[in-house]
Amino acid sequence: MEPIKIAIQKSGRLNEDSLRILKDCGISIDNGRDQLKAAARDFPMEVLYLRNGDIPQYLRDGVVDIAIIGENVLFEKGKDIRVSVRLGFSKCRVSLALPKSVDYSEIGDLDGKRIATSYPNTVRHFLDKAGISADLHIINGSVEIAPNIGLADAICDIVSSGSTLFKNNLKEVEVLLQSEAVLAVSPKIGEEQEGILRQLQFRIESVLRARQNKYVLMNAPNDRLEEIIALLPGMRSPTVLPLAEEGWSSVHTVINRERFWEVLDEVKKAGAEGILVCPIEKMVL
Ligand SMILES: Nc1ncnc2c1ncn2[C@@H]1O[C@H](COP(=O)(O)OP(=O)(O)OP(=O)(O)O)[C@@H](O)[C@H]1O
Ligand SMILES: O=P(O)(O)OC[C@H]1O[C@H](OP(=O)(O)OP(=O)(O)O)[C@H](O)[C@@H]1O
Ligand SMILES: [Mg+2]
Repeated sequence: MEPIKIAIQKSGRLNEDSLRILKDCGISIDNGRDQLKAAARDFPMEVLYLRNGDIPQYLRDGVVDIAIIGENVLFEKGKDIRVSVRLGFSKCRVSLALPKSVDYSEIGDLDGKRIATSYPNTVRHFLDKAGISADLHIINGSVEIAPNIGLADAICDIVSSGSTLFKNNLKEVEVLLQSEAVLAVSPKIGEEQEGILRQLQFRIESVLRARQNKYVLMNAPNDRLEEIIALLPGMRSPTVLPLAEEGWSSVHTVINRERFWEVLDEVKKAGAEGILVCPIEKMVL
């Protein structure tokens, strides 16, 4: 069987997390510092280490079957390309920003302005929808410096913490899109490779679900058991086992990271004690 070919960013912000998610799926690959291509151990997969910005074209041409890529790049250069799973890392947004000293109240304020960006299609799409025309200057890096050197009136680039904007005296005025890393699929993927993709997707979803949840064990007095169980979510329902000491039970359950601290506070107030929290490696529904 031909292995599935996956593109991973050669170096940069996506590289490490991309290799980590594959590793968590039980797929180990040598890191790509000195090589452009590697075979996975224990899974029918070949990895090509590529520039993020080149990946949409490789997917389109069928040079690779799948890729881990930022959604922002797909929106810019690969709108025809299907996403199979959102991966939950490298979260950022693509935004328009202006010098802090410039007043801004609505999108019309950008009419006729010079905008520096590495995302011309994304900006054009946004401005066209608003019926605005602007003069785009396409630059590949250090976009945030453009207004300070007189190259542009505004910029459009990736924002995450906002510290790059802050350092350059810029303010974010419009969010064009939210982005995270995704698993994207070539329109030319073959049938056998679709089968491998389904296996991979199943593993990725189990890993992502596990990352999203914690396994929690606690001791509960039997006379408050009902109240404690009512507070707890679980995959089906919590597990209750008797302790060696009379009148007490051990309660086990799975709690979503987002609700985790809130639930712990509530069960503690209801009399639970000796609470243990463990990471989950894989979670299959
Ligand atoms: N500050 C950030 N915080 C979170 N995610 C980010 C940030 N900057 C970029 N990203 C995401 O990571 C992806 C890769 O960014 P990175 O800067 O490593 O690559 P690049 O220089 O754009 O691409 P290439 O691999 O083509 O050189 C971006 O497309 C975006 O999805
Ligand atoms: O809001 P922040 O947390 O400051 O992140 C945003 C910055 O991060 C990215 O640059 P990166 O560091 O990847 O450098 P690059 O321009 O060389 O890609 C992006 O292009 C912004 O400049
Ligand atoms: Mg970057």
